[in-house]
Order: sequence, then C-alpha cells, then structure tokens
Amino acid sequence: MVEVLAMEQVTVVRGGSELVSGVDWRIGEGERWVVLGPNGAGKTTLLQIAATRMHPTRGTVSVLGEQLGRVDVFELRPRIGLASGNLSEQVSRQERVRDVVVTAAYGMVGRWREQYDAADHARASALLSVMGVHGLRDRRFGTLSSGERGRVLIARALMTDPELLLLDEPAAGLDLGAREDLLRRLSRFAADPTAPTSVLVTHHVEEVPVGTTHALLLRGGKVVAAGPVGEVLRDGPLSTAFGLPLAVERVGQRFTARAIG
Ligand SMILES: Nc1ncnc2c1ncn2[C@@H]1O[C@H](COP(=O)(O)OP(=O)(O)OP(=O)(O)O)[C@@H](O)[C@H]1O
Repeated sequence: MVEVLAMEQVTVVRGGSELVSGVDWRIGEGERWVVLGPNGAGKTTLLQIAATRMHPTRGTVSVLGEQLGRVDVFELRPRIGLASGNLSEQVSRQERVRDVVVTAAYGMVGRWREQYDAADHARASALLSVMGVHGLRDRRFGTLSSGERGRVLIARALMTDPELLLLDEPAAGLDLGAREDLLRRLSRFAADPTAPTSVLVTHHVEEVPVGTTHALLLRGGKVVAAGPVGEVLRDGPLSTAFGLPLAVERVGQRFTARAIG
C-alpha cells in the first residue's frame, strides 16, 4: 500500500498540556477518511500536522512519503489541499472570489502577481462550477455567506491538483439544503478514482459523505478507534468518543446518531 500519511506516536504539547497524545494513524492512497470527535478532541491539531502547518513535539510524521523535519514544507504544501475556517480568516475580504481560487496555484493568500495563465483561470473557473459557486466568481470574498466561503475554499484547495485533500469541518454552519448539496458534491469526489486521498473533520456522523472508506475517532487527544468506516462508526466506539451512550444507525449509505437511555 502506498502511504499518503503516516503518524507514529505523535504527541503535541502546548502550554504544558498535550493536545494530542501518542497518535498512530496511517492513510493509504485513495482512501477517504473522516475524523470525528467532540470539541477539543484534537481533530484540528491532527489536520494541521497532516497539512505540515504544525510539527509534533514527539513522534514522527510522513506526508506523501516525506518525513516532516527532513523536507522543505514549502515544496510539500502545493501537493496538499487544505480548506479550513482558519484559512478563511486569512483571506482578505476585498479579494475577488476568482482570485482567492487562482492564487492557490502559487501557494499564497492575496493576489499580487499581475499575470496568471489562461489555464489557471480556466481551472479555477471549472472548480468553482464543481463546487456550485461559479456565479459568485466576481464577488468580493467578504460579501459571501459562511457556507459560500467554505465552498470557495474547497475549490481553492483543489486548485493545485493535490494528492491529499484536507477539509476541516466543511459543513459547519450550513443550512440543511446547503449541507446536503455539499455532501452530494463530496460524495462525487469520493466516487471519483482520480480524486485525491482525503480527510474530512466533523463533529457529526450525519456529515459523513457517502463513499467514505475509513474513520478515526478521537477523545481527549487520543485515538478511540481507527479503521474501516463500518467498523468504527458503531455504538460502542462512538459512545466512548463522545462520552455518552449513543445509538448509530446506518440509513442507506449515510449515518445518524442519537443519545439513548
Ligand atoms: N496553543 C495552544 N495552547 C494550549 N492549548 C491549545 C492550544 N491550541 C489548542 N489547544 C487545545 O488543544 C485541544 C485540541 O484542540 P483542537 O482544535 O485540535 O480540537 P478539535 O477537536 O479540533 O476541537 P473543535 O471540535 O472544538 O474544533 C483543545 O482543548 C484546545 O483548547
């Protein structure tokens, strides 16, 4: 198996506390992962490490075959697509939507080059269509709703044709229709063999896209369970992760969960 991500005994210490502790996690090429866990479980921390934006205090991390600490992360980052709320805050409110996407080709936030290739613009345009926000291409980023911003940032994350796609809570704050629309688009990615290996962070099993192959459950910075989605998204592991008795149901290829007792 070609490994896209390998974490071994990863621990991150900040301000004297462990954000994540002793995490082992391996992702193979073509796999579609979700990371689930309650607030503060360490999901974003692990995603930031996978994105090479954070380094572990202890343990080893390899991303796309390169070990962190031994590789120039600026060479690695174009191979990784990241969409997160954090990034949304870094984008200038004045930036045009099409520029938010096209500038990813050069790995920066904020447009400063005078010229981009016609091919870059065509690709950005196509990705905005894929995400259902092509009509917003001339708007300023700051005028978009949070759901619209999220879609634009996914288009941006795909701009460099990454080998690993990392999505941090892409459905957060979406209304029901927008969430379902986004999930349908993400399911299309999952079904596309040419789409990159992916990791999606969420709090809700209802937000697990059809086609997800694996799940990682976290609680208190530690792995509760990791493996094929059908084995991990079950009553026992999910109840442990969220700290209350939960019943998980699989409805078709989607999941729902509710508290019991
Ligand atoms: N710089 C820091 N110093 C101390 N603690 C931190 C720091 N950054 C994050 N933490 C803590 O680490 C824990 C894990 O944070 P992280 O953002 O990874 O969790 P999460 O699972 O993504 O949470 P959420 O679902 O709320 O977004 C949290 O308890 C957070 O308060």
